[in-house]
Amino acid sequence: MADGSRERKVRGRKIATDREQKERRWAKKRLRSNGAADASGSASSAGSGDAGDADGLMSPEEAAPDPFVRTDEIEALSDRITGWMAADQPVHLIGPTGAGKTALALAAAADRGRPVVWINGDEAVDTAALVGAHAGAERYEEDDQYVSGVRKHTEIVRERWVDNPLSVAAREGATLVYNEFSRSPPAAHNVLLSAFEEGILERPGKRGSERTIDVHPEFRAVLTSNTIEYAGVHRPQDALLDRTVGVHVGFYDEETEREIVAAHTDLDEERIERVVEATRAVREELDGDVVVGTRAAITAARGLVVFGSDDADDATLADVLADVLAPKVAGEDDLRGLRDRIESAIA
Ligand SMILES: Nc1ncnc2c1ncn2[C@@H]1O[C@H](COP(=O)(O)OP(=O)(O)OP(=O)(O)O)[C@@H](O)[C@H]1O
Repeated sequence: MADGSRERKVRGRKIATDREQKERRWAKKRLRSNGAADASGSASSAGSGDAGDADGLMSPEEAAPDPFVRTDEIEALSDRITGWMAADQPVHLIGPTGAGKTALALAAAADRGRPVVWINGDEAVDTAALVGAHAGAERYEEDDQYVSGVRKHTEIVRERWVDNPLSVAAREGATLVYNEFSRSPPAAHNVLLSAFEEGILERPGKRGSERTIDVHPEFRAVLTSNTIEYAGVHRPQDALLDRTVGVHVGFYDEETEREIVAAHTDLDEERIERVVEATRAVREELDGDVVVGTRAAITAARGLVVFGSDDADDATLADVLADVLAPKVAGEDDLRGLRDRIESAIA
């Protein structure tokens, strides 16, 4: 097994080992959750009624994926995304599972140098999950001294409102990264329409002048969706698609996939070349019956670190790739068929 503390280099840059990367990600998350706790604490003690406003706001450094490989192909895509954001257009990244949409969206968002807010699409996401909701009652006391010797003591109870990611991003001029947005029911996204087009965000649940937010001029959004899900269960409303530009992300070229795998594992160059070549051959052979993303290549490489002999023979490689792709097939017969197709692809 490879030495986890060894220094590796990609395109001349030292990259961290898997363990170092994990530790850095963990530290970033800790920082974020501590920051959110502090922010909500100070907001409520100030009695703003908007406790938890800063929840979910990440600095560009925190949001930037680590590691993030930038080959010419990735730079070109990234430039398109940041270019459209500069033109004040919400961007919709569409592509197959494990192709690199999330990493690209976060990197482009971080490149803007503005705070980033993240939300994951889900069946349970509704308008409140995007804009915010009342979260119980808040009680505080006021003491006023009107004239010398006359005091008035008032106990005030009011509903506590918590802004959710879209409101936070719209108010702070952050970049909203809405991952797998097409997993959420389309009706939840009606609030995005006027936020994108008219610069006004409605917060149903709030009353009076607080019902709407004037969207910060630096607010931007990057939405990602999976090619299959996008065409499937929750087809987003045309009105929303009409307000975005689409950037299709396919699987990267071989050199890019090699560099990505190298950035995530401690495998030597020769076996990285072999695992990427095999993954690409299997991808072609399976032709969409089972989606084989760059994530599969990374996982297979991690498998080879543990199970592989020095030269990564075909049988071990086939075993590893079969395990990596096995969760995507249903029964014994499918699994046998998968294994046969993997073997013939990498032979
Ligand atoms: N440019 C890159 N540099 C380093 N790692 C990358 C890069 N692009 C993708 N990856 C890695 O490849 C894997 C898949 O990428 P990612 O999660 O972004 O794909 P995705 O298309 O969003 O997948 P899904 O549809 O499953 O969410 C992840 O482990 C990610 O860290």
